[in-house]
Amino acid sequence: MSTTHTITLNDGNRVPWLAFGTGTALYGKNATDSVRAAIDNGITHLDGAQLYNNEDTLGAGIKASGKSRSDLYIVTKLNKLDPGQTVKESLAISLKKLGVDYVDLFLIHNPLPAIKEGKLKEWWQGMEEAHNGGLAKSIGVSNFRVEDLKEILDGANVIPAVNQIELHPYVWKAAQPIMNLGREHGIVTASYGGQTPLVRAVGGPADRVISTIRERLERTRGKPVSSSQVLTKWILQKGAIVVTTTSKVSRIKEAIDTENVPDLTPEEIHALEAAGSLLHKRAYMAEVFGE
Ligand SMILES: NC(=O)C1=CN([C@@H]2O[C@H](COP(=O)(O)OP(=O)(O)OC[C@H]3O[C@@H](n4cnc5c(N)ncnc54)[C@H](OP(=O)(O)O)[C@@H]3O)[C@@H](O)[C@H]2O)C=CC1
Ligand SMILES: O=CCc1c[nH]c2ccccc12
Repeated sequence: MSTTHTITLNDGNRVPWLAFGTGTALYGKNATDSVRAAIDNGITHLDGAQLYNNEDTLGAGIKASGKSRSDLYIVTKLNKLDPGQTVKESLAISLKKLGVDYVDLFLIHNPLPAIKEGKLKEWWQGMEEAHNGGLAKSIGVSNFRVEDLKEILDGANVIPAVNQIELHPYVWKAAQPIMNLGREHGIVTASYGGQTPLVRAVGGPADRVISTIRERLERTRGKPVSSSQVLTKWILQKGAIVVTTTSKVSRIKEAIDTENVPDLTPEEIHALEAAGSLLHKRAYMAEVFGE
């Protein structure tokens, strides 16, 4: 069983809604077996990054899967530039490690390294050059705040296609300004850290709401629905890409199966967001968001 639903970007390219991440649990580790298992079990979208220090083993997992390049959606992210290095040169090194001649999506991982050098606009121009040169089918950003996005939109020839940010009920309120600005420009949100209420903030105010929604969905579906699927479905109903990861094949299957879970009602969505707004908990990138 593979994912079927796709999300269309502002450049017309289509993205499988569910990505398998190679940061966090696989950060700095050999990702080959995990990536191979993800692909074997129906994942076609792989989320990598230069920072994760495992693009080579991500590439090995892709190769081991035997899938043709056009059946996969591969993402990597720019970490930093060496003195005098261009974005295109940096991406070329990633492509070599990944064993591919283009990525589907290339993101600036974090605005801070460029801001520290006063070069955010310049980095975005470099991203545009990589895109125009055919090294990346789509380009975007990650962990961009309102001020960062506004800065690159001013003078951009290519509007970012994606902003990858942390998204779950405990950052929902804080994410509104950047998601609203993104929506005005057709920028799709990609979410990471979506399971935070279940794994990093257990006992929080959303627990009871998640549990009530899970029970209702399970009754409606007549088949098991997990709390994890409730959170994933909520993200999906927000129109966002879901980037997750797991060491367990059962959770890969469960994540893919979220496509078959009935929709949350508007009242359930409101209840989840209202409960989420009672606690602010960010799991990643405090250095950017300062909360
Ligand atoms: N752009 C950025 O700055 C960032 C990007 N990312 C990307 O997103 C990916 C996913 O991020 P991550 O925060 O890990 O995603 P999630 O919030 O989806 O968490 C996934 C983790 O939660 C565990 N888990 C999932 N469901 C449950 C459950 N029901 N009970 C207990 N544990 C559970 C999994 O462990 P198990 O193995 O046991 O299933 C896994 O380690 C990263 O690998 C990376 O690619 C992440 C952070 C920052
Ligand atoms: O892309 C994710 C970057 C990140 C931020 N914090 C951590 C912690 C562990 C692995 C990756 C990351």
